[in-house]
Amino acid sequence: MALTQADILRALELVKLPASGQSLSASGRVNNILIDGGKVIFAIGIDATEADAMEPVRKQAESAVSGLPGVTQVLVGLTADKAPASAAAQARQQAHRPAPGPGGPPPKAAGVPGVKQIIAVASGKGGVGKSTTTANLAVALSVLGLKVGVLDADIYGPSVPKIFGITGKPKLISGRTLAPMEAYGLKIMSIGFLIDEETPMIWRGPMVISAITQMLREVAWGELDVLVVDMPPGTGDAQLTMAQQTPLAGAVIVSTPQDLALLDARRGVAMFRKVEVPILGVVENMSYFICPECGHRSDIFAHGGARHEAERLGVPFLGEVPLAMSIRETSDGGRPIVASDPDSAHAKAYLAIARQVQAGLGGAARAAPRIVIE
Ligand SMILES: Nc1ncnc2c1ncn2[C@@H]1O[C@H](COP(=O)(O)OP(=O)(O)OP(=O)(O)O)[C@@H](O)[C@H]1O
Repeated sequence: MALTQADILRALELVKLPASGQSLSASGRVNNILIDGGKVIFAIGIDATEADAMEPVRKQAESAVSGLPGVTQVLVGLTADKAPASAAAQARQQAHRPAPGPGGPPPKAAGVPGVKQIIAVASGKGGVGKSTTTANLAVALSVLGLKVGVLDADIYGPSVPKIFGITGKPKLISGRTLAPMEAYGLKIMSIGFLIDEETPMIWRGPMVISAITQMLREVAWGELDVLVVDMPPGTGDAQLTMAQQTPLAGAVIVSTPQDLALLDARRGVAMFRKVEVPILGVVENMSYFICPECGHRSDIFAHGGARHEAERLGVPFLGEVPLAMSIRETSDGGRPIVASDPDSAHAKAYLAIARQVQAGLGGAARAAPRIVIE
């Protein structure tokens, strides 16, 4: 017989909340139960300060539902519905975020232990070079001396493993904890490792909430100065939820110079503002064309549009990257240009962008001082 939501809630009666002893089903915290054949996905609503205390509850909920006949896979995410209660936590957030808009501050996600700052690289639409920018920005931040991780959360086309030339799957270290993959000194994890290629697109939106929680909390990231998240393109519900569920210190918006892309970039800025994530700036990708034969430069898309748009929106302009064969070839060939040709003009463009991002993040993303013994 097909599984129903009532079956799931019955199984969750056995899971008790640590503070009150109340059953999870009776607590009203179980949300968004999705059942797809034998796959079950749902979220447990928590206060952002409860993330650690509720982790055992999440695990118990997963094993309780796994035990039901017909269940083949269970994904349970903790989602923070309320801002942290402590005055200190609130004061910390106020110091780093713009003033809340009407209706009070939106919910905040809990931080990831060991990871100092998480930044999103986003675009209002697909195909503008967001993943290429993510990869090169991440390598550039590491060249600047930071410990960097990359989390590929692009549910619609996870391309980070390909850009870094990664094959294989991450290894399970213990329990549910995965070891991140590594390339060019970066720790790397992709949603492509967690979601089957056959998973229908319509399921990816809801699944992403659990998957992002899993990738943030069940990957042994170790100590990182910055974790760069390659977001799914667009500004729909999945993107908004992800921006809200990830404890982001800031967002970088990638756009091409065409008017339509800029309109989408504007929507991207608006989306992050809505969830009170500071905009670190806008990158203009495929800004102008460099002929690989003669080196001649052509402004085929009326270059400069993103700079004007950034000024109009009152956000920093981080820099421009040309449409160049060498960027495409290195990116598609698993060797991002900042790593494979660090002295090239294009690598320097990414390094300049990375310096601005680092400056925008402030003190927490500073590299550890280099000790020189003379
Ligand atoms: N500056 C550039 N010059 C030349 N080619 C580029 C540049 N930036 C990206 N590309 C190429 O454009 C294609 C799309 O880039 P990428 O995958 O980074 O975009 P994306 O915005 O992440 O796409 P999607 O939304 O589909 O995930 C790739 O083949 C990539 O190599």
